[in-house]
Amino acid sequence: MEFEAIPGVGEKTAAALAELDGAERALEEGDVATLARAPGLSEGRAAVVARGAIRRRHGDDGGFLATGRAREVYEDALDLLRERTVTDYGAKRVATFYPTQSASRISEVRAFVDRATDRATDRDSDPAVRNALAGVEPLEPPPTRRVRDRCLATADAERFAAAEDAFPELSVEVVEDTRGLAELARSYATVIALDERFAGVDVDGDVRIRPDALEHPDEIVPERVLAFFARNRSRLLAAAEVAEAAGISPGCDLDALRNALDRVDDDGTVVGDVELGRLLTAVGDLDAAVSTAESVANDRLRDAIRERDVTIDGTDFLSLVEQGARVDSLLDRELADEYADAVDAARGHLVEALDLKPEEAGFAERAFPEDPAFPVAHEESVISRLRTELKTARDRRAARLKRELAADLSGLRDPAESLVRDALEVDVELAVARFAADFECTLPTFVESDESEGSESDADGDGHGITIEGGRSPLLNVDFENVDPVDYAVSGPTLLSGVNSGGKTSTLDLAALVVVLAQMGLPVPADRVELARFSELHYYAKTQGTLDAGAFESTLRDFRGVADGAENRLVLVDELESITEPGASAKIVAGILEALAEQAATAVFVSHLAREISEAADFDVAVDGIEALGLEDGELVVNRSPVKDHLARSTPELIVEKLAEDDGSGFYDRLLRKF
Ligand SMILES: Nc1ncnc2c1ncn2[C@@H]1O[C@H](COP(=O)(O)OP(=O)(O)OP(=O)(O)O)[C@@H](O)[C@H]1O
Repeated sequence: MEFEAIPGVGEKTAAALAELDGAERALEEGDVATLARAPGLSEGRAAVVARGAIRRRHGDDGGFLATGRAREVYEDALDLLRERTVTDYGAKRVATFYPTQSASRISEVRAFVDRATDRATDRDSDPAVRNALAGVEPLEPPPTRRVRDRCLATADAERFAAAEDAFPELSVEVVEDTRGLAELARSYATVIALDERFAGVDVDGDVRIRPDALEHPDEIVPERVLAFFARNRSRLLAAAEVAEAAGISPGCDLDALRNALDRVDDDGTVVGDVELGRLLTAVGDLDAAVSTAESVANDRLRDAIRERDVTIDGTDFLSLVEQGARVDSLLDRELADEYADAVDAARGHLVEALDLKPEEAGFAERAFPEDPAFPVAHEESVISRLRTELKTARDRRAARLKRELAADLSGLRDPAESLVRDALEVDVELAVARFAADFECTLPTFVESDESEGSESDADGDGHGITIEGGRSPLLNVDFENVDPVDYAVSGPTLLSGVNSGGKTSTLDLAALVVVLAQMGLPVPADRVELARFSELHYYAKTQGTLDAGAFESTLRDFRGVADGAENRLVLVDELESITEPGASAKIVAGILEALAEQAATAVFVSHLAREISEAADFDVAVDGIEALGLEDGELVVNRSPVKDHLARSTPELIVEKLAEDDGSGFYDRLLRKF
């Protein structure tokens, strides 16, 4: 794959992706966690790259979020989703949803949302799924550990390089001939020859000819697959639990997976085999068992001697003294039975303590010979042979078990990867479903001239605009249950007037959030939304106070782009008049609105100068208004839904009106008439 063809991927990132196993799959699936494993790629960059790959697939040139404030609203939308994920992966993965004009991308995400909401219908299982999800993380490759009892051998330089790459765990040796192979066989327990030409050579030791070694890495280094499962055990068990709790079909036999995982411990050793356990213990306990066996024999013999009166005739005694004859002969003659008992006890102890098999018991026999001696001592050469025998049996058994278990696990590797990926996907699905449920969302309808999926044809051909019914923003500074539903429909350039704190900015925020979510393909927090598929969102927040000349100039430059750009833009602007003095502002806003009207853009300009602006404009600007229904105990009572074609009274007007009602002097009536 040509990584550099992905928008946002330069030479360095492309090189990092080339080093990553499974980069293409990860790009295809938006698997941010895997992408973030590419050297030097942060998680944030990984999400950007994944988005780039999606954009490329959908022929989307990006740039929907045209301003800083629009990007902030997108980040807020992502936060609402991130807060609802359980896994780190889920939190990163949601960043692959982004707003776009691409109908195919929007449909793709809407299909995902349909799946997500269908699956989440049975929300009773939700807590169990969430608990299990807490233990799921993307699978990790285990650290490479050297395996020293095995080596690869080849006479071919190219094969040598390929083997070094494929088997970082093993030494790869160059051998010229059979003699070289024989030498290696003396240094390694197993030699794996990669060249066909060695087939049939007669060499002592465990030499295997495997020209196919590179295609069967798990057979050559079973430790690798065991280490993989050992490293990822808890993640796999958690993913299996998610699959069961969420009722998704796992693609592999979960009991077989659990059984296989039970057979390997955390450092990749095979456990649960009785015979291997016996051999491991026997090797470990051998010295201690020999020493105890000696004590057992000597204690017995000592007791026997202590209890016996030994009569020794004069000749014997003389012989003992004069010739230095050993006491063994006396033992033999006087305590033969006791000696035999003591030695038997020693042998018995050894067999029992080490749980020796009948075929190994001969060593115990020979370790404590018949010849009487005191103290009884073991035959070191026999014990040493026993040690070698037990170690060889242990290593052979361990190697066989490793191979067998690795063969079982090898087949489970791909299903295990999918099991975890599916579990992580459940996290994203549930986050989206929970977001939709928490904010009582619905999927919006796109109105456009061409009929496509999820869209309705626009009857009057006037495709731009947005209609929100019962919209409730989750981003307000009030609890969601206290948010008043807002109805607002707008198309073409419009001024939004209204009392202070009436909810004008919140209406722009709601419109921006609804459009961003809708064009991400996600459900929106409203009873019903109909909108055009906008090409770009330009959202300008209120500037704090009058700008100096330089800043004013650069803001006007920004609006040059807003007033003349892609078709079917949505432009939201909050109190642009605050950039300069009111008279000049009204003229500037009027001019911008005229340009937008010529391009059939949808625009909402919040302004306290709606009257002045519409007077300055050369066309009939629509003016909507957020109305105060009155003052109640000094507090404004507001209808949060803007009234169409209505210039709302300002807060000062309302206060003057109230004073005029309370005061009969006529002064306030005079002021009121000025409005
Ligand atoms: N739909 C709503 N439901 C409940 N409370 C709301 C709603 N809309 C706005 N509010 C409350 O009103 C406050 C003021 O809203 P907002 O800042 O949008 O008003 P504004 O008209 O833009 O004010 P200003 O003229 O001062 O800029 C918000 O901080 C919020 O607490």
